[in-house]
Amino acid sequence: MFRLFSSNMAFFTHQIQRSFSSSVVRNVVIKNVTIIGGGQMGAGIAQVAASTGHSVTLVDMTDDILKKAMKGIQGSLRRVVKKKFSDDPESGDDFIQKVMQNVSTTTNPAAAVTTSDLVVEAIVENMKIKQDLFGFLDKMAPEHTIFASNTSSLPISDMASATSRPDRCGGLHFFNPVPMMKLVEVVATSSTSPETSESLLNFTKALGKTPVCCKDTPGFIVNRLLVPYMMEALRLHERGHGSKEDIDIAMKLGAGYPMGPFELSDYVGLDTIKFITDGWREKEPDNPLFAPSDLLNKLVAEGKLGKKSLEGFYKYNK
Ligand SMILES: CCCCCCC[C@H](O)CC(=O)SCCNC(=O)CCNC(=O)[C@H](O)C(C)(C)COP(=O)([O-])OP(=O)([O-])OC[C@H]1O[C@@H](n2cnc3c(N)ncnc32)[C@H](O)[C@@H]1OP(=O)([O-])[O-]
Ligand SMILES: NC(=O)c1ccc[n+]([C@@H]2O[C@H](COP(=O)([O-])OP(=O)(O)OC[C@H]3O[C@@H](n4cnc5c(N)ncnc54)[C@H](O)[C@@H]3O)[C@@H](O)[C@H]2O)c1
Repeated sequence: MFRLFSSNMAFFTHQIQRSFSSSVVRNVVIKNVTIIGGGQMGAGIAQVAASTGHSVTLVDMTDDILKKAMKGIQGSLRRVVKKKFSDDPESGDDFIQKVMQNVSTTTNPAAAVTTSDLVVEAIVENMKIKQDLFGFLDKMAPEHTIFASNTSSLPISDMASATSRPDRCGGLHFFNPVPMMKLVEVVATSSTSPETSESLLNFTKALGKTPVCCKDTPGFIVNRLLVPYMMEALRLHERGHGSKEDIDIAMKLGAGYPMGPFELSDYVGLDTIKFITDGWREKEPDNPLFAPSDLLNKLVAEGKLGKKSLEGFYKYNK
């Protein structure tokens, strides 16, 4: 999966760095950020980090995916500058150019982490794949590098256990769309050091976000409350007690949510929702909150994953 062929050089560089570094790692000022996964979340995190002056390396499996991610970042930046520089479009163009210059891309994660202060993973919601990634990168990254996961639902401590640096692992849970959503949940496990938590809190503030501190419990704060609500909306519809359109309208106009649960499900990605609920059901098989939804399973099996595949509960134009 990874390009191991060029990792020897990276590993060698890393060993030299390691032999010179202090064994006690203090508060890390984060400047160089590596983001693994250039999907909707990784691209959004890269955009916000680059917009706030960080040097960002975005990693994914193919150049095509990375090209698409860069195009997405540029499109989103255009929306941002339209508002921010409404009176001065030229400065807006300059801003976009500067931000884009702060982002480089690669399909080689080993090389990407050798100068990184922070690695944020935003790959598929699968523990084994995330553990393999963290275990592999642990051998390549400098000693001071902090590893963070953007997972929606998986224990950070299980990912940290795949590394030799559990004190320098934590959660940075961003919300979709990252450029618009102000919150970041900063997750500390029982092994996360106070210095790591402080570095992560300072980083989220440097991004212009508002952090909240969370324990490493299922769903942290937001998803612990959001997932049961979203699944109950699905079941309400499956029982024939409301059309998806009516449920969406009801929650927007009656509860003040910006999107109804079906619109939000399509926005998040139905595969991600299935990964989350399947995982939680495995851990708590008798909890009715996580009971499976036939409709969700059917749509995912058909490759209807929501907005990203142009069809989910609703259809979308390109
Ligand atoms: C069952 C399990 C489920 C659990 C799932 C968990 C998932 C996960 O772990 C947690 C989450 O993220 S949970 C999910 C959490 N997320 C939510 O809950 C999201 C809920 N939805 C919302 O908050 C709003 O619908 C949006 C902000 C998305 C769009 O706003 P709107 O008013 O409906 O539509 P608008 O008029 O088009 O846009 C308004 C302004 O926003 C701007 N803009 C938009 N996207 C942009 C981008 N990518 N870039 C830049 N800019 C962007 C746009 O340009 C415009 O600017 P203007 O200058 O004002 O014209
Ligand atoms: N979608 C959301 O609303 C949302 C919100 C918050 C958190 N999250 C979490 O963020 C993570 C990513 O979600 P997403 O919606 O961006 O997914 P996505 O499917 O849009 O993107 C995932 C990207 O990771 C890449 N990838 C997969 N395995 C990889 C590997 N081993 N190395 C490099 N790249 C790899 C894929 O090619 C893809 O581009 C998941 O853990 C998810 O639970 C999602």
